[in-house]
Amino acid sequence: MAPALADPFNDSSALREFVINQGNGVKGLSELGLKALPKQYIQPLEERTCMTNIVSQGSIPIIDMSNWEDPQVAKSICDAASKRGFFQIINHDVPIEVLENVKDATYSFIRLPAEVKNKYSKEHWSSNNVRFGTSFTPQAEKALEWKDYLSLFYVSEEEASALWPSVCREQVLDYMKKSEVVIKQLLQILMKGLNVNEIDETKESLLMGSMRTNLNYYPKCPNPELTVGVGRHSDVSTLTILLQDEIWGLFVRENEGENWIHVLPIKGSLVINVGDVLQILSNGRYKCVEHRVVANGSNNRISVPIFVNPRPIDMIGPLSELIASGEKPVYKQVLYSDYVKYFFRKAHDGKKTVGFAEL
Ligand SMILES: COc1cc(/C=C/C(=O)SCCNC(=O)CCNC(=O)[C@H](O)C(C)(C)COP(=O)(O)OP(=O)(O)OC[C@H]2O[C@@H](n3cnc4c(N)ncnc43)[C@H](O)[C@@H]2OP(=O)(O)O)ccc1O
Ligand SMILES: O=C(O)CCC(=O)C(=O)O
Ligand SMILES: [Fe+2]
Repeated sequence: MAPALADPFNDSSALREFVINQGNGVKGLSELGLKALPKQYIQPLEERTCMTNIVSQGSIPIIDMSNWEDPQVAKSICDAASKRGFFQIINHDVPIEVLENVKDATYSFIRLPAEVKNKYSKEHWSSNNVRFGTSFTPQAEKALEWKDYLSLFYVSEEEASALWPSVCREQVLDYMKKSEVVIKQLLQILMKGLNVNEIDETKESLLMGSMRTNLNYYPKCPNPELTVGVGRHSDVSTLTILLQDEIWGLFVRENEGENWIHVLPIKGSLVINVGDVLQILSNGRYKCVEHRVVANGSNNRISVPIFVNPRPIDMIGPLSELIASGEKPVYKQVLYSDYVKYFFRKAHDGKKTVGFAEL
């Protein structure tokens, strides 16, 4: 009898060597045409998406930004941020070509040979400002996640020219730059909703002093029901602006319950979500909400979030205006970079990161 073929990745170190050390990522695994998901990606039952917990008719609010100064639009945005934590915007000022270009550029980067992408990995690149990686934090995770990504922290045009991969640099810079207008509109509305009517330079820097753009790639997966694209988490940003392609995959927790709402892909729209920082600054008024991405057995998927953040050196805590008006603080002041390091050093565990700042 012929010996059974050994599972090429039965040995965990062989899988890590191929996926992480050689930079093949889950794209490389997907292209091997494996019949079954390697065991290292099998998530515990409670982390897999149970389709019975999907709200079939549910959706997050869709807000038309063409009259963004209209008080009704402002009300919809503040309501969505305080009740749902997620909404989509249409008729915003970011041109459709800019969005299409950044999606194409994501594929241009992802299709580079593994050894070229691997130059940008944590092990091979001198700075954390550019990072090619896979899963979320593989050194801390019991089960890996089915995602590869490139993460680009913006410092300056000069640094981007010197350090960012040339196949996607201009498109990502353009996407970030063109999104700034809508980011400022949203922050102005959200601050007004807290009776903070003036955004001076210091406040602007606290709300949006740094930005990080990720290019996420979720290739077709064998046994998608056993794993996740991204596990349950909330973002450690002020706001996240997310561009998704036409492939479904993003789910948002409904009202802190057991049910999940699917975020319908709408061409030209942007998904907006409140991050942990805005929940903390607003003393809990605006809600960051758990979300996750399922793996897909039929299609590859990409998404391009811009994380709008304070600067690493900023202290974050409830805004002084809220405390001066008599609110009892729910959060203490913490250094933003300590907060982010805490997030990156543990596996995705839902909304628990905000606990780091709770009083
Ligand atoms: C990847 O999958 C994800 C990502 C996300 C992301 C959601 C967000 O909200 S991103 C926005 C985060 N905010 C910022 O980046 C802005 C502020 N930046 C900083 O404070 C710092 O640049 C820093 C990120 C804290 C890094 O500072 P540094 O002094 O260089 O600290 P280190 O000790 O070197 O790094 C700490 C720890 O984090 C890991 N790490 C750093 N950058 C990244 C990155 N881009 N992606 C993944 N991990 C990163 C680093 O390796 C260190 O870990 P060790 O284990 O090596 O100690 C949401 C969902 C996802 O699935
Ligand atoms: O891919 C998506 O739709 C969402 C990804 C996400 O939540 C993240 O990168 O923080
Ligand atoms: Fe996220």
